[in-house]
Amino acid sequence: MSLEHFLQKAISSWMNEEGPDSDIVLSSRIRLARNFKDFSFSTLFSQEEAMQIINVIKDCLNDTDIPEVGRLEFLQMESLQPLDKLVLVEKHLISPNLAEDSPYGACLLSANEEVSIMVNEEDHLRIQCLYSGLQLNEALQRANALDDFIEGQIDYAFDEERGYLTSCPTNVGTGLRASVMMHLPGLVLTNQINHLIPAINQLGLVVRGIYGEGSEAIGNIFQISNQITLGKSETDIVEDLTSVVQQIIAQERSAREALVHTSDIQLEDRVYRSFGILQHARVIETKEAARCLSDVRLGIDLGYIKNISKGILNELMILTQPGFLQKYAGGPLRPHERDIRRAAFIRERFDLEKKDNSEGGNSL
Ligand SMILES: Nc1ncnc2c1ncn2[C@@H]1O[C@H](COP(=O)(O)OP(=O)(O)OP(=O)(O)O)[C@@H](O)[C@H]1O
Repeated sequence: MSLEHFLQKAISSWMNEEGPDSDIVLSSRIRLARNFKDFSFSTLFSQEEAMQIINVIKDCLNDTDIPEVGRLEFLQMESLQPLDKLVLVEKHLISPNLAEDSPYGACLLSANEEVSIMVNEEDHLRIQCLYSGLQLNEALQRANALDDFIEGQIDYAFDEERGYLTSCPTNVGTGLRASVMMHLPGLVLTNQINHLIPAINQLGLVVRGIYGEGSEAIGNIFQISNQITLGKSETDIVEDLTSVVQQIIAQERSAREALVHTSDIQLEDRVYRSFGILQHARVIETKEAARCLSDVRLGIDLGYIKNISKGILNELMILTQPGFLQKYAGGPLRPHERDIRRAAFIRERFDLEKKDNSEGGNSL
């Protein structure tokens, strides 16, 4: 494995749409925040301590076959080009914070990209496990296995009463954030989302955009996660979130049914207009591309559009982000140049899909 392995393809195995309810829940994520005992937190540590942390975790995990995880590839942020880091952010493998503001940061990634450990971000370790669809329990199991493996060799900062100690008090206790990425066009188009978000917040959950804290919910994709990490067990946090997510799935399904029932032709028209834009536009911005991809995804889910795989939408969602576009172009592009490249890229990708389908005897 090398850095190129992670930069070459846009989609990771957890984006394969094979998990339960993956028409609405795109992915499930568990992340655990952990810190080493006897070291200052990342906000205060010296360069020397930061390097020691990197060496300790490298010795523990690099070139090791970890149960339920396999081998991890070690990447140090300072040796990566800015564009490479941006691509890893766009693939959700590292956070924008690690890429931009963590001078002594590093990460360890599994070949299938379902496991990523960020080192020296807000906490010494951020262990992340990703799964397709609604599989928070499975993600928790894997994260726990990895956590136990590390804890068998390294002493964590832990307090009998308070649990795991973290750099930000909001993570103290379990250090767990469980989250799902949901595609909710039905709730957006029926304006129900504006009532739903405050209700979700009241349940102690947070709604964020596609790239986490501070990011926008483009393409009708919302990230929902737990706010509270203290006073509840890991299993309870995951069960509570799963049950709220199941209710949101049911509401999204009935919103879609209501839309089909009340405005079938308008909805079909919207879907096909967006499909047309994606196949023919010459200039397209990220937000418009994301909106059209969302409409086409809905069109596939509702059966308006056939013979097109949703995999291509996930792929395009990532491929059309600024980092990937520039990586493929071989260097920096101005915003307008990116919009032209993005449009060309999407057209080419749909042409390829059409060609594949016609060779297979289908037509779009
Ligand atoms: N369910 C998910 N599927 C895919 N990626 C996710 C999911 N949840 C979060 N992410 C990604 O993880 C990264 C970090 O997200 P976010 O900032 O919300 O959480 P965090 O860093 O774990 O929490 P904190 O706010 O406590 O630092 C973002 O890049 C986001 O895209």
